[in-house]
Amino acid sequence: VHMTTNSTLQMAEFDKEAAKNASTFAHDGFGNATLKRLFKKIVNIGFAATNDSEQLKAISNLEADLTGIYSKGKVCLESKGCLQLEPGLTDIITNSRSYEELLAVWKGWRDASGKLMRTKYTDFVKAMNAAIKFSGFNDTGEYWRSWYETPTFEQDVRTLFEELEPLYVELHAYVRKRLKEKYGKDMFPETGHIPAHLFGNMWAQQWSNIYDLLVPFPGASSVDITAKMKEQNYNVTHMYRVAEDFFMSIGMEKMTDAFWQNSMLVKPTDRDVVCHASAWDFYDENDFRIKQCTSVTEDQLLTVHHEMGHIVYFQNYRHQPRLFRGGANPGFHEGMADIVSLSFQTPEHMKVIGLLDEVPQDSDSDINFLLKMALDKVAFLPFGYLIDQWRWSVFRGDTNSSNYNQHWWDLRCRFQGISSPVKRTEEDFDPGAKYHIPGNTPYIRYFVSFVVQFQWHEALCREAGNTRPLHRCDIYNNTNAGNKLREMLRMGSSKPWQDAMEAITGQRTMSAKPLVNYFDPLLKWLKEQNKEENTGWSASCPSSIPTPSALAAGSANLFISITCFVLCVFFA
Ligand SMILES: CC(=O)N[C@@H](CC(=O)O)C(=O)NC[C@H](CC1(C(=O)N[C@@H](Cc2ccc(O)cc2)C(=O)O)CCCC1)C(=O)O
Ligand SMILES: [Zn+2]
Repeated sequence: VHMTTNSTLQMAEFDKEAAKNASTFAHDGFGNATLKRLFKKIVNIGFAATNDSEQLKAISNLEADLTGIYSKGKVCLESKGCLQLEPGLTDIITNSRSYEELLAVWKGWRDASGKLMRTKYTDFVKAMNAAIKFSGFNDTGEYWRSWYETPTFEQDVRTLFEELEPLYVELHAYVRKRLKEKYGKDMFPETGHIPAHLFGNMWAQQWSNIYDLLVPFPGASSVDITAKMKEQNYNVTHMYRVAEDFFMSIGMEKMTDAFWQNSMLVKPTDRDVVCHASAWDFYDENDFRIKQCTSVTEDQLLTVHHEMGHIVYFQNYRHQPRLFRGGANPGFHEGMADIVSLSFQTPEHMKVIGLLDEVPQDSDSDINFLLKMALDKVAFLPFGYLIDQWRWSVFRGDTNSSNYNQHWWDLRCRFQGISSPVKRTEEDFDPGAKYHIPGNTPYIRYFVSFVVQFQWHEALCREAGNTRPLHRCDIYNNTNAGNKLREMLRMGSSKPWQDAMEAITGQRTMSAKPLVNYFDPLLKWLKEQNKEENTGWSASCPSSIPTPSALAAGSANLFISITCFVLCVFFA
């Protein structure tokens, strides 16, 4: 089934329709709080409020152009021919341990994607800001933040980030030390930043692909799920059955027949599709779909659980009126998508599903496991935080086409402590190399998700009567935990997210504490490891890109050998 991307135009028409039929629900005698909420959602339908469908068409066309550039981008390498982002470039970034090869792919992708988007993106921002004015918002960023219904939202996420930064700084220092051992310390700037192309991920947003370079205790056990999956002849369908089994084990419904009929679970061979995984609700209480170019790896198995987590949320609020069929806020939808992975990845659960022979109990294996989790969940935090810091400042007009890239790297250097391995100018447009910018998908939802999923995990594990450390808790087969989760899911967006949070945790605020508690044993170990390190980095980017001596030496030797060759031949 070929699904068009959820273009702004389509969604806007959808929302207009929904607003009309929402009034039918209003007569069903909702309490006036709910009624008020319903009418607020009718008003707050974003771009759809503009009556100028030309404007909407322009926005939709620009979005299609930008995602078109992204999905057609390719890099040609003399060694491997021309490759697209998935699977070719991603495989190299994941598996190569050659500084130069990684650099060629990292720079090549940015030249083939973001660099070609700069002008269109400027028009895109202008068009969105013009349309959003009809809804009474000053700019698109203000509209996007309105979904969190919290006047102090920007400050709240800043405070959460600052509470989590010390943990990130320790992880960064340890990873920097190990990468210096691997690539040689003269490849690293004096400022303490880590070159952005060495993390096993095109955007340095999650680092678990270079776990093999970072293993704390190589002698102790670490699980290599991908190998085990291949060994056990996992196929794509089985991956979806395994995920469905997890959700059903905590009391959720099975996937509908329409799901199995209409989903696109593997990359089609006959046409180009946007391979970026996604989950779709067709709001008919039955037709739910996943679109994913699924391959048999651990990373993909986690993504399967993520996309199915969205589907389970769709299923649990399908009885709500259309305008309440959404996450309590977008971060809750992402938190629900990820929550199961905190149980699924534990050695305990790996043994239950036969992907691990025995559960290690020694503390070294525990540190190995916690480090691997931190390479996804802690490494991500500054990245999840900074994407919309950049975008909100663009929508506000504080950042424009004269300093798009400058501000992007200011944020990357300041918050992630990473720097570009090659010179960057305003000819480049590196934000465009990340899907969510041309795809126009807001991103702070993932930062919120990574905070709230640990709050929920802690609460659900307590509900399940878990006695193990939080990072070894597995809620599989526990319907008490499932019932508590479902209580929140069924609300959809019919109540403020604070009510939904209270339904699971008893609290009404976001808190970084459960995430910090989860990684506490690792933090102690990291501090020990970093005793001799200057942790942290300078707030601004390195002024010069280190020409690694190895590379410099290489070119010097080359120069000498050519000179000698010429002289020898000449005088021979
Ligand atoms: C119709 C529609 O748009 N539906 C929405 C869902 C909804 O709103 O109902 C949807 O399907 N969005 C797609 C998006 C895909 C992915 C993604 O973009 N992930 C982020 C960040 C991240 C990274 C690690 C992680 O563990 C969790 C998140 C990235 O890759 O940078 C890629 C694979 C994982 C999730 C998604 O599922 O969130
Ligand atoms: Zn998601």
